[in-house]
Amino acid sequence: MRTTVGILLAGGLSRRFGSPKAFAELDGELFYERAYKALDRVCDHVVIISRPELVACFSSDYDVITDLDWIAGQGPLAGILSGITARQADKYLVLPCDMPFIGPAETAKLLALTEDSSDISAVWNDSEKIPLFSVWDIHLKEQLQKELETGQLRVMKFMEKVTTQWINSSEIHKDQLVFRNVNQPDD
Ligand SMILES: Nc1nc2c(ncn2[C@@H]2O[C@H](COP(=O)(O)OP(=O)(O)OP(=O)(O)O)[C@@H](O)[C@H]2O)c(=O)[nH]1
Repeated sequence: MRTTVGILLAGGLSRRFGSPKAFAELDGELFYERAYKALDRVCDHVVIISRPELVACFSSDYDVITDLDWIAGQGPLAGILSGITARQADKYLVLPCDMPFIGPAETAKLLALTEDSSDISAVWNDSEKIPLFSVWDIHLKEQLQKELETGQLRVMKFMEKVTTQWINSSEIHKDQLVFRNVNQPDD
């Protein structure tokens, strides 16, 4: 049986948003709670990767860790490696805390469409690629570590070096707004 751990990315600075996005609210729920639910329904376990100063702000019901020391705060790729290193699984379903319209139906569909042979399975729509709503294989761990050791921190660049399966967003949800990324308070 394939085991899947959910990696909830919540370690960004949220400079454009102005306050930590994980604790922004939509329909009476915090962004991180929404993302957690979306992952929890389809994963064997979910780990939240955040910043040391925010850890105490999350409910103690959740498994919350921080980035590995040597890459702390160095971006989403650092958060993903930290999650893969901390918790054992075959596949990792990554979701950033700032995609609050993604729910369990979307995470389930992404997992169902994921090909076992792909290093990464991610979503694109007609206007852009959405690299952080994606599934990562455990075999990437060493390559990802080497990449970060060289100081290469760009997610897209890493995806171009490995076997990435691109899934059209319409196969997951017809409404492209579901894949919206909240960066500014107006979003
Ligand atoms: N664990 C971890 N997560 C990160 C890190 N940087 C960004 N993230 C997360 O990755 C996702 C995308 O982050 P961005 O929107 O690019 O960056 P941000 O810091 O949240 O926002 P800005 O400061 O406005 O760029 C969000 O869920 C962030 O919380 C990091 O260094 N570590």
